[in-house]
Amino acid sequence: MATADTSEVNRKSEENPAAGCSCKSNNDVKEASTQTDTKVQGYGPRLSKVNLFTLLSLWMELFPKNKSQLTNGNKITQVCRFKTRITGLVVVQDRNVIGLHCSSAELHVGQIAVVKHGPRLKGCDLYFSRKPCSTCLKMIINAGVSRISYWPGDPELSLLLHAEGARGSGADAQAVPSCQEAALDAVAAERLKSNSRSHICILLQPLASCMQQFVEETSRRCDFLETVSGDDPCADAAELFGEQRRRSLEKFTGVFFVPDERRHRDLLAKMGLENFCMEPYFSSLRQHMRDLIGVLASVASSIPDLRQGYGFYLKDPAQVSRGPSQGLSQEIARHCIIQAGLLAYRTEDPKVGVGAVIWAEGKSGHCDGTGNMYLVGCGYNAYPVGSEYAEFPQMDDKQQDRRSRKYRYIIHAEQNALIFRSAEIKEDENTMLFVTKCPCDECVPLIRAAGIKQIYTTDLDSGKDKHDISYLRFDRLQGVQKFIWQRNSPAGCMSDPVIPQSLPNGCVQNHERETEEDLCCKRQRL
Ligand SMILES: O=c1ccn([C@H]2C[C@H](O)[C@@H](COP(=O)(O)OP(=O)(O)OP(=O)(O)O)O2)c(=O)[nH]1
Repeated sequence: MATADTSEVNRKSEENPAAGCSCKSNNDVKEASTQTDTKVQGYGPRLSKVNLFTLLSLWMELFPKNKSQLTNGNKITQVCRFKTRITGLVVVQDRNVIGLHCSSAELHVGQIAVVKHGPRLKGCDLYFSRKPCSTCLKMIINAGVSRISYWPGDPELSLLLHAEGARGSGADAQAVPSCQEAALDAVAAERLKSNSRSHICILLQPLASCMQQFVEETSRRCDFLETVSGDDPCADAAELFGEQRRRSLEKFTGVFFVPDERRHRDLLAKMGLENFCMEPYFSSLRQHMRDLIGVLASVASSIPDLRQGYGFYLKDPAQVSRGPSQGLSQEIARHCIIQAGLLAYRTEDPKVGVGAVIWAEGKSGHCDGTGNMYLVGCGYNAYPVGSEYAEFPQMDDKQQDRRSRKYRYIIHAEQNALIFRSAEIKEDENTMLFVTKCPCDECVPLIRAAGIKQIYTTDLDSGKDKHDISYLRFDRLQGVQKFIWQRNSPAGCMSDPVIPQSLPNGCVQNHERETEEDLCCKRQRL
């Protein structure tokens, strides 16, 4: 669809979030209308699917990279002949996420999608964290994708960086040809877009005014931060969260936002988004971008980074010898649990959102920016698909009448991740579940039977029995390695944690996924 349609769609979506999705079914209308409703008292607002997928694409752009993928110190790869920004991608089929990817040292993320999904891309919706270059666009259009949405910042083939280089002192010999290439690519991408049957557009939906505050408050009170306060009553979890959020916000704004309005307008015009350059569309677009970046910062801050001395460590260190030889690096484990944290904001539970993501380590196929890891499935706790609002009981265990309680109706996050998984769980691979709440007694046997080898979670609820839902079996679960978010030293020695290279199994290894942050942290400690 042509760009003119895109701005029209976006304008409509500001009036009615359903319009931006070009969705017609009742389900779609129901979903879109809950985007901005706070519903009844006690309910929080939900993220729309469109915003969730957009946020996941941004987050995937930040998937921890190994050293060879961090050239030039600014997360720019040398994919093809020209400087390219790492890009995140979410592949959605029938409204379910079937792929989470990011550019690798060798391939653009659009190319990775073609390699990984091939003909399965037909009819899919793709959410990119940057406008894909023409090399990728021509292939994914030809694959017959239904919709391509991208974040309206600097595109994959960076127009900002090249412009900067060209204006600079000439230190970068590649800058001028790259600048011309980037401009040519933008023109080609536009031509492809206007002749494409795929709908290529910006799918940002305005957040409810209370959404930012809701995400901030619930993130601050999550199980992960409660563990910190539980360990040390003097620890100020709110302050820790505030500090983490400030840092995340600064970092994400630097990566995803274009602070200079003139340059942002210029960039939008080059990407064929002239309609967004006009007021009031330009200001509201920037506000939506800022709001979503704020949500991402809050969710990411709900799991403090390793500097705080916490990470995912084996509950029972004796399990090291009984499971897959190594746990993931702390950075990747944290990244995946934050993916689950984002999914939790699609919950239909009036009180508690839970998100779950299942990843596997494949035996081959290292072309993705996620290394050999591939997505198996993801989910959040919700009532059966297609159920109408308030069709099922919603009360919790404090309600005397047990018939009014929600527990027999809500499908748990892990259950949905298994039900809607897009890949099989293979016996000979390490399949890992990341879930934001301790698995309950209903889920524990499912997880084990499904062949999950490792669980990354919090055990704050472990041992609780609320009658309609209990958490007694998790502790007894055998045959699955349990990596619990906890202080890295059992002795509580936070002043000297073995942070940057520590693996969740408690081993210390010189693993290759050491990043800038790790190195910086290490330097600070020397
Ligand atoms: O493994 C699990 C466990 C629970 N849930 C979801 C199901 C339900 O939607 C919610 C129940 O959470 P909780 O046990 O906290 O019950 P509550 O009654 O909502 O909260 P409270 O702790 O105040 O009793 O969490 C999952 O998705 N996966």
